[in-house]
Amino acid sequence: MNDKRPLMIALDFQEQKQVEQFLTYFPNEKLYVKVGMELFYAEGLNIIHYLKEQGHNIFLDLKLHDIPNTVKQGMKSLARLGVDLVNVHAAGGRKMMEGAIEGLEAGTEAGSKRPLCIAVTQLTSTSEAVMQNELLIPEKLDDVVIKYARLAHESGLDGVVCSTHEVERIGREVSPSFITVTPGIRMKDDAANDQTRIATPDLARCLGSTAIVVGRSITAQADPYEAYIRVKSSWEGIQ
Ligand SMILES: O=C(O)c1cc(=O)[nH]c(=O)n1[C@@H]1O[C@H](COP(=O)(O)O)[C@@H](O)[C@H]1O
Repeated sequence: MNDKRPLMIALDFQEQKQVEQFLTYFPNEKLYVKVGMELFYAEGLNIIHYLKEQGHNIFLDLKLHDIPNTVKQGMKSLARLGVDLVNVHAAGGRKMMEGAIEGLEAGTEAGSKRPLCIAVTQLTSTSEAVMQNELLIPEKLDDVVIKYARLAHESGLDGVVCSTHEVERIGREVSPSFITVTPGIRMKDDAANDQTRIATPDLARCLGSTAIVVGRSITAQADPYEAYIRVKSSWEGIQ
């Protein structure tokens, strides 16, 4: 990651017009933005080209999860977009994750760097009770996250998406250089909404997250720039 510990803003909007309006609050900032399924399914490749033209770094969050060959070929197509970061679900298994890397390498132009690829371990909206009772995984949640992270590491991925609460163990038990991207970030008084494993930016820094992903605590605020500065200050330890 060129910015060592990025603050990634989740552009969870329905259309490009809303993105353009949001970005008017940041006239002089080169941001690290995340495009997820809401925006990508609505706007497609145009939104990626637009954000690249503006000079922003892009995490294209489509969470691929399919048979190994489909993910490999899908990643080959995504590599051509020139985004910085993509992801898969670790639950797809070793062969699928290896396929993701093969696809990214095959689709990246000679001489260019392939996009980084990270695996979602357990969604930050998932609680241990839901994982055990609905996904029928009868283990402790952080043990599952560690096992998935180890599998992602062995499969050649660059890191994982996890909650801040699992970051320290991943550094100790998987690899200190494995990237940990942590969503579920809230300022102290913000509503959790659908997230369950949450933390403040300050705690994410203290626990060692490589990057935080922040959506509604910035995008749904009356003054997004002011909210961004508050989140950034907390993340960078400038109180
Ligand atoms: O892969 C992700 O980005 C992701 C994984 C995860 O476990 N939890 C999670 O919230 N996310 C994404 O991070 C963003 C969080 O948004 P807010 O809850 O509004 O901050 C959303 O765009 C989610 O899709």
